[in-house]
Amino acid sequence: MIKVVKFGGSSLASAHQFKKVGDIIKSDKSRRFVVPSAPGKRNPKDEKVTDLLYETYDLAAEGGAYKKKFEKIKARYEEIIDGLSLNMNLDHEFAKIEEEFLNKAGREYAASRGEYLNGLIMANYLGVEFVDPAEMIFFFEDGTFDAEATNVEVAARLEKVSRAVIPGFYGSDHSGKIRTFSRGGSDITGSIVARGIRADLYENWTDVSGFLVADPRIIPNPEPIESITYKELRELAYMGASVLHEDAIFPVRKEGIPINIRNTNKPDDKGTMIVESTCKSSKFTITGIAGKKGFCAINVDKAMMNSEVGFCARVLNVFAENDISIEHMPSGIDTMTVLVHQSEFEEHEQQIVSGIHRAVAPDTVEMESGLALIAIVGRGMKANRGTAGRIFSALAHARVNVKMIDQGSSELNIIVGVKENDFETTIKAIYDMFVKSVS
Ligand SMILES: Nc1ncnc2c1ncn2[C@@H]1O[C@H](COP(=O)(O)OP(=O)(O)O)[C@@H](O)[C@H]1O
Ligand SMILES: N[C@@H](CC(=O)OP(=O)(O)O)C(=O)O
Repeated sequence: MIKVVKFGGSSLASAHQFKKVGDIIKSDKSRRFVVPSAPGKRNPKDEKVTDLLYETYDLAAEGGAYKKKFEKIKARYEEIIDGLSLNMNLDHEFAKIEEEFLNKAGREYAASRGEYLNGLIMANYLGVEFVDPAEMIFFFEDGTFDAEATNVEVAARLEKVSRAVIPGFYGSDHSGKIRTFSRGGSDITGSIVARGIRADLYENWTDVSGFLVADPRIIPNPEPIESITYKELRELAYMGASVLHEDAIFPVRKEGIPINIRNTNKPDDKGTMIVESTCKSSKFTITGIAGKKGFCAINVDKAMMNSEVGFCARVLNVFAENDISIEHMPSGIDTMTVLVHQSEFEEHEQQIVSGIHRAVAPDTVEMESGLALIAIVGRGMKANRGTAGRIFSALAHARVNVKMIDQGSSELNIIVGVKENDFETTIKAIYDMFVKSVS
């Protein structure tokens, strides 16, 4: 049995947390490959080391006063080293990092040092080999991940290694430059290592006892999810359930390796199993709810648009030409709506409106900003009739005005669009209807 264990920033925020992690690793010999994140928040008001690194680098690269922030980062690591009574010193590493910052080595290099330094400490603490992911996790020059070259290299590099610490979040491109995944990307590193060594299990340790039906910051003490499929998880993670990066399932899915989400602060809790498929039905009709704010709807109206061949394609092409990705596209006979991320869209809005006019000569183009999208996800929805009706009824009861509803043909998820100030009320109403009222 071989397990890959990834510990998130919340599990490694202090020496106290490191000790818990050490105990977890030592309590099971099969936990052979350890993927640490950078130190996270010690309390809700604290700063993540990754954020401090980005800020410090930006200051240093602009010629600003960066030293104070740099010292803050150093102090975070010194606190951990001293608290664990380790015989090690990172002065040399920090001198090199400072030099690289001043040489403008790049924001990705800067951010990666959080995991790199934590990896050095973890390897020293556990007395195992440190393997730098820059040697085996590869990116293309455009920053996208090179999955196949990585898999070959990870398998070869780790083949004869019995135990190792491999920092999360980064790798290098083929010219040797350090590159990172998007935020939360240490989850992806854990999955890559699990695939490469063909692990039996990928344990992802965080500060909650698994995936919960809804975000605990919105619903107090939500029900835990015992098992969830890769597909359900991807929908929820993409829509804001931040407990696991939405791309973390791809590497393990290739080998059918399950992921177990566990709580470093409650190591005896079983957590959530994320699997390819399961014959276990979920406890409720829905498996989970997640949502995001910050969307904008662009409504394009034209009488008889349904009889114009290629109408939608021409509208979508305008978004593509402006490099804007589309989230959803509900439509009617004379109207189509395109939902986009407001932050990406804002800068291009006028080019897009004029582009749509040129492309399809619409009667009107209108916009509505400040929207939230909420995904209700569950493999059980297929077998239960009337789920959409129950959602409508719950929201009508809570006096929420539904702006749009979109059900994928897989019947795995239903997306509801509401005004941002109805976001929390919507999640609570759906949770109460499908979970609270039946548990
Ligand atoms: N559905 C959910 N289930 C569990 N946690 C969730 C959910 N949605 C959001 N979260 C949040 O995700 C956090 C864990 O993710 P993250 O902060 O990235 O942890 P880590 O630092 O361990 O990587 C939890 O503390 C919780 O606030
Ligand atoms: N440290 C990086 C990568 C990461 O995955 O962190 P965490 O495991 O704390 O979410 C970040 O903050 O984005």
